[in-house]
Amino acid sequence: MAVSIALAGKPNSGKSTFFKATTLANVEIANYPFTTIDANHGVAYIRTTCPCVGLNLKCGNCRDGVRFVPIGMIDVAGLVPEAHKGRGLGNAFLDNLRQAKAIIHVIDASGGTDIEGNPVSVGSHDPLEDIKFLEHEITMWIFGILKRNWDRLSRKIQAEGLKLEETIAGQLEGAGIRESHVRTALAKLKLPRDKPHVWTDEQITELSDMLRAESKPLIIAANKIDMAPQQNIERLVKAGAIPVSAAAEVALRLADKSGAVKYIPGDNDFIESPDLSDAQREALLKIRTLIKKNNGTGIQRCVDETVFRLLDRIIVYPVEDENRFTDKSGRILPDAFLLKRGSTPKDLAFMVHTDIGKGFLYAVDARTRMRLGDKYELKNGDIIKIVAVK
Ligand SMILES: Nc1nc2c(ncn2[C@@H]2O[C@H](COP(=O)(O)OP(=O)(O)OP(=O)(O)O)[C@@H](O)[C@H]2O)c(=O)[nH]1
Repeated sequence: MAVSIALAGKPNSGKSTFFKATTLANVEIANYPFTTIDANHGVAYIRTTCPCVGLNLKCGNCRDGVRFVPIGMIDVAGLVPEAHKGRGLGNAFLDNLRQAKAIIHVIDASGGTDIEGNPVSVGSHDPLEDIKFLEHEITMWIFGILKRNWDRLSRKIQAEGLKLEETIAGQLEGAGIRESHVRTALAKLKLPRDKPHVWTDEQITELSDMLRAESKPLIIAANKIDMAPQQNIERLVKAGAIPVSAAAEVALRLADKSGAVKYIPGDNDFIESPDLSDAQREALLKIRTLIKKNNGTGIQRCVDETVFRLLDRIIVYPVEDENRFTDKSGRILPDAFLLKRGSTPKDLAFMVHTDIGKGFLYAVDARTRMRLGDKYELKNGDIIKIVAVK
């Protein structure tokens, strides 16, 4: 999978429900801490307008012109404060972070669970307290790895002239931190580069925090808005959170699957089937009111914002026949690839296949039939024909 996102948060915040909403996989959902014992891996989808719409084609790979492009979703074990010290299921959680490019932090906006995830009466816990603790846990985890060999490493850097960035990145490789992250973080901090052995714990914590922010960008999903006090939602939105009802999204996706409604994930409305019971209609009315007010359940928005905004990815469609926008067997716009903004046609060629990357000659913009220069920066929605030696 090109990109994987981790769902994190304290127990009972609704991660498993969120996971089910994005993947419709069957995970256990229950109202007590640690329902999720092991990490769940699934496939979720980002939403975009299918390029077949603008071309007046029917590609067969989208739903009414809405295209869904797969990404990996990791539902990680419940996390409690001080998990980095090995309490609770902390280490299992932290291991999973390695695989993720970004994090969706699911918090219980209703305030109906305490800081450790135990159910309490709605509104009695302040969900804003939950925001900081996850960042702190990840920072302290990075700090722990860095500190483990710091004395030896910092002396080596000074005595043997090891490169600072390279050495720190090497130590944190297992956390998914690369040299480019270290370079950016160090540039922002005023640490005495030539004397890493005198850096204080406070300074190393600051560096760890910067590395966390660089390598694991995070958005906050304020879940359970269907039962949250309005003032909680407002305060959380002010703090940058996206209001979400994972339960509403699960209900809509299941109803769509069963044919009770037609619902396209990310929409702020749905079409009811004519033969529903009164009870079903009533339940759906509640959901409709909620998603009208909030412009959707928020689930799709979280996934899309993580990939497009946080990770700055674009979607590009490779084709073999630039006149008909098809692959060899005539399928229209069969594939969608996620790439980092700034990628070139050659990067795309390597993603399609190593051999195509190695044999890359040039690329053609299928819309304009123009040959693209080697340095061309791919744009979101580009349809590209790659010409390579056989
Ligand atoms: N009202 C409401 N309840 C929700 C929503 N999402 C989850 N819940 C409920 O919150 C409880 C916990 O949900 P889970 O998805 O199991 O939470 P979790 O974070 O995965 O919990 P652990 O597995 O213990 O880490 C369950 O009773 C869910 O039904 C929501 O959007 N609205």
